[in-house]
Amino acid sequence: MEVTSEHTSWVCLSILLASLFTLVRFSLKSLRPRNYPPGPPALPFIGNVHHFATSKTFLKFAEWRAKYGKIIGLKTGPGHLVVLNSARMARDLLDKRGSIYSGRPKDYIVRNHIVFEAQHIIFLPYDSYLKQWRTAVVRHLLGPVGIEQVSPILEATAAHLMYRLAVDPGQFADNFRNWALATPLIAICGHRGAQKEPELIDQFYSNQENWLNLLTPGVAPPVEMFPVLKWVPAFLAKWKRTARDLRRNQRGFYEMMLDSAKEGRRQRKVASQSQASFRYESLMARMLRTQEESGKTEFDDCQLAYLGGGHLDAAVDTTYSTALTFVKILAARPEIMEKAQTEIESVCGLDNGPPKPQDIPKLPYLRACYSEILRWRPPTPNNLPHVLEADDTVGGYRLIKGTVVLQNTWAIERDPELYDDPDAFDPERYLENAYGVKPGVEAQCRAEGRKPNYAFGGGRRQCPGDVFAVTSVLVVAAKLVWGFEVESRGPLDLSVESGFHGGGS
Ligand code: HEM
Repeated sequence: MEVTSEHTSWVCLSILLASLFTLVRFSLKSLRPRNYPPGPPALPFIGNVHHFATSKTFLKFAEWRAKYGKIIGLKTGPGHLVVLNSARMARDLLDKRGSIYSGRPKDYIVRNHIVFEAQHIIFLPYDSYLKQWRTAVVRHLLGPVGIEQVSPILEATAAHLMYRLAVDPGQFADNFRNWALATPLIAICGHRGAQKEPELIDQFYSNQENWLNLLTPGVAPPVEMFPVLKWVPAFLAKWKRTARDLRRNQRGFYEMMLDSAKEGRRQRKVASQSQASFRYESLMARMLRTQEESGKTEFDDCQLAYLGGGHLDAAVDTTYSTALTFVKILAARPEIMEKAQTEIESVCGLDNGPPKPQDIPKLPYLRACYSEILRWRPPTPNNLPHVLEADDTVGGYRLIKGTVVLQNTWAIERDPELYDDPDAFDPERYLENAYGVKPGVEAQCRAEGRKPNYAFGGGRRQCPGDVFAVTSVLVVAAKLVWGFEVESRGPLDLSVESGFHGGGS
């Protein structure tokens, strides 16, 4: 067949029209739809993405609350993003309509470059597998029985941290980092390396950093918005090489956890009856034993490895951030340190040895400090994203299936109608009432079903590790206050912009 210049022109014209059509369609999709919650104007193609060019988006979202209200609608290119800036909105959508607000974004980089076919718990859709693992983990580790069994481990790692702080107080941040990893690592798989193997600690935290950079909007490559980036070859796209290395390292770490659990299981089998009941049985070892005993494989090796690894990922940075804020506050506010010391001395005495996990319920002031830390500096101020799985209507606004929903914990915990001087760190507010709110609004909060704290998210994806977290952080705080004077050598940066580990920093 002869190719004439007329043919060539038609082909070129068709390509041009198709490209134009795609561009116009993409550009229209990036604009705000009708009946969408109020929000800042969106630009063609990118929507509101230019507003995310900061790692602390929650501050921007909180600022917009005054202008746009309790629910804000944003565009991420063609995607929809809705921010809930009030507790009532969070309760009405995430809690009450949990059956449709509990999905997770299908992140392209996670699915196609990091996790592949494996099931990382944080990114799982809301389905029967999610319910299955949540039930198993609550039964074996994060429910009341598991917490009681893991208590000696929480105490032992806290005691080890105190020893490290006594030996090397200058390295307090590193010592806290190691503790934040060691505690859940032993609880989840029985591996004790995080107390003595620096390479293991570095490997874990470097995985976390790469993971965060590939996921945080504004920092991650915008492949969802510009799908053409998916086809850029790896040698030109650094993110692809980072993702490949992360996948290998992360998988290796999770498999190491599984091997450790299997080894723990093997050692328990060969130990005598009395030795076996004395040894701590980790979450993964317990799950392996239950499967062996029942003869039913509920989770295969890959699922088990990612289940353990996913829990570790969820536990470490959040706990570290909380503990670090605790130390900073004790150093910055000697009167708080003094009050906590007086309370501990009156409850535990000075001659009975350091406080233990069972003393925690008797320390209301220290527990009030913990609640205030989570309110004042929530480790994940935007929560983790939930995805709406069916079209919905909220207060006359239309939200379509696939909308990503963020709970702005930062704004919720700073609601000026509820909190006196919301930016001040004031643990006493939690001694007044369980919500930490002004005296006049407590009854209203109770009637509305407000939660004492929003730092653990909401609905059916709410953090299952809250009791583990409170116990492990408070055992450390109690021992620290009992045994040390926490003082700062120089001025402390407590600002949210640069002095806050968390919130994407
Ligand atoms: C102070 C410490 C902690 C804070 C502030 C925290 C906060 C959170 C938040 C905000 C979420 C997302 C909830 C949502 O999507 O609505 C979450 C999820 C999760 N957290 Fe925590 N967390 C902490 C400690 C822990 C610990 C110690 C563990 C386990 C030992 C843990 C395990 C998990 C898991 C497995 C998820 C995923 C739940 C799901 O996707 O269904 N967390 N956490």
